[in-house]
Amino acid sequence: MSQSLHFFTSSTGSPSLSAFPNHSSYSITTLSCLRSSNHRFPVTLTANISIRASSPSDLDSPSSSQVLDSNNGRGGGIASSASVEYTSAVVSDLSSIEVDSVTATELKENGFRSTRRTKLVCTIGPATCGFEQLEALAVGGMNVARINMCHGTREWHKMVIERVRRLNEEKGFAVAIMMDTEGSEIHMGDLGGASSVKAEDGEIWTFSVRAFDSTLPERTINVNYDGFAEDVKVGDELLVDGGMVRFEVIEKIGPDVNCQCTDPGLLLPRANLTFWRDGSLVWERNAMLPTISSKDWLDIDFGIAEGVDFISISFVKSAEVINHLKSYIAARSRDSDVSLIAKIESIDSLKNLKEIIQASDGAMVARGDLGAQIPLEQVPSAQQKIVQVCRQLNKPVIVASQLLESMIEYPTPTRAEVADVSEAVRQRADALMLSGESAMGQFPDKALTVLRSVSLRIERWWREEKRHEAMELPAIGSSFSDSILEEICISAAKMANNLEVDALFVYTKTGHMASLLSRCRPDCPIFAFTTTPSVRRRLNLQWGLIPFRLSFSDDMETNLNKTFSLLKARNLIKSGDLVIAVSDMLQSIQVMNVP
Ligand SMILES: Nc1ncnc2c1ncn2[C@@H]1O[C@H](COP(=O)(O)OP(=O)(O)OP(=O)(O)O)[C@@H](O)[C@H]1O
Ligand SMILES: CC(=O)C(=O)O
Ligand SMILES: [K+]
Ligand SMILES: [Mg+2]
Repeated sequence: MSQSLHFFTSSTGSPSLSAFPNHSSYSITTLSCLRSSNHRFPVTLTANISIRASSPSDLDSPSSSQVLDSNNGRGGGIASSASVEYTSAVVSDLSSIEVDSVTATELKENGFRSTRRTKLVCTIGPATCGFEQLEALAVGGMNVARINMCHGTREWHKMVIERVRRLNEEKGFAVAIMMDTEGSEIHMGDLGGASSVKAEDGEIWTFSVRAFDSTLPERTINVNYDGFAEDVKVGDELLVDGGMVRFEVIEKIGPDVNCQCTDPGLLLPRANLTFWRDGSLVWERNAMLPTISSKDWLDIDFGIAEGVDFISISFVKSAEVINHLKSYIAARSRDSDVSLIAKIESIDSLKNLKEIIQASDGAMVARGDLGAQIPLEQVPSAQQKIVQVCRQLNKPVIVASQLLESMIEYPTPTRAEVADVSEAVRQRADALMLSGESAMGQFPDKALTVLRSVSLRIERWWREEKRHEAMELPAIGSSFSDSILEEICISAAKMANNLEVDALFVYTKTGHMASLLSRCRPDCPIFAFTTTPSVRRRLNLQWGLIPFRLSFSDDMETNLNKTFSLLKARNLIKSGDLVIAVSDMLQSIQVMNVP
């Protein structure tokens, strides 16, 4: 038995309701919103809401759905039970839907409600570049692996990319790869190979633009910016890594600048340098540095050739840089679908925030450098603003740097760090990022566990308290059909909350419709079905999405039946679960119980 509700509206007509027994309280905001939209086209919209009370008779058997899925050639193995079987190879007749085994286990063991919504990015470095170490991070919930082009060699980066790819292929994960450009900020050299050097109070250190052919003289630091000695003045304050160590400039001798340490601390290789005069950052000359340096262009070529999923651009100053890079990527590789993440870490990026985010595919609150460019006490409000703008413009946002800094050395976080992570989760950022904690810290897996458990706890608290925040989600699409998709997603998410459904299903080829649902931050998880592995990986950065790879047709009835049978065969859903389904092929919202 199937009960359907059809709405018909046109540029003049009002919606008509044909049948909706027993569910008169359903929220039907789609239609009223559509009616108030500016109709530029003579549109006839059919919104189809159907509620199925029992199973349809034509449900696919697992074998017939496998036939439907003949283009699946990948070997992503799905664990058939909760324990260690994620290492097992493909269960061939079940392989026509791909979801990572850790998520599958989580769904089976803990149910839909308790899946983690906040995504986790781990910076890969010497502490985590081994295959087993990468696998441990994936098992621990890493959604995106980040490689930072400031550090390591090209060969090293290539090796990490290959290992992550192998992990995905052999173990069924969909870990995305993000490459972070070096950018052309002023930074120190690599300390002649030392992993760190201590600067003590009162010591005199030389910062020099000279190229040293052999070993660095003692207490000498190489600086990458040729204009450095000209730009600084005696009396300036020199901040390493935004103030982790401080020096005062006491004399300039040609290319050498002698400085006295005023705040001791550890100098790390290639640490960022800023200089301050009369209490404010000297940044005019620094601003002349190109956002994308010649090395960055080579790295970007490398990233495109390696097929990375995201490129994050350091020290973005304007939307033009992003647009320029987008056209470069399009010209270079027609079918490249790399997404560009703008790192907000400079005064200019804050000034041009909206345009930059609008031009990009996502943003990162890069608090490390941001905190060296604006007073530290302004960083929290900047973070909140960036997260909010990203949400409104429907771009994923990552909160990064020093989330669990103390865990580089210690196995437990400070209370303050836990509070900071909680705040980012409470702001409903898409993703949290580990930097040194996972790249070179002593407890990368423990740090990831802290992010995971704090995320889960805060998300649950939010739902228990029913904190549906009233964030304005302005219309963002440029065409009327975009507006329809947005309104369908807003309505579907609202219905999902009101009806307390178990999951939202979205069938999306490009991933766009999934992101629109994620933007609404609904209470239930969003199962995002997409046809290509690269879209599936990129969806892994977005809040609340559980990306599945599945081939599907334009016929929603067939898609749903196929999905139900495949998911049921894996015990990922069960009869009676209530789901709401939308797709970017059909302007409809369907509400149904799994048969
Ligand atoms: N590939 C690598 N090889 C060696 N050390 C690394 C590597 N990646 C990161 N690290 C270490 O981890 C630390 C934190 O990493 P992170 O990516 O945050 O770098 P960062 O130097 O602070 O630059 P950014 O501002 O781009 O984040 C670095 O300072 C470095 O010591
Ligand atoms: C991540 C980064 O680049 C920063 O925090 O500065
Ligand atoms: K970087
Ligand atoms: Mg930075």
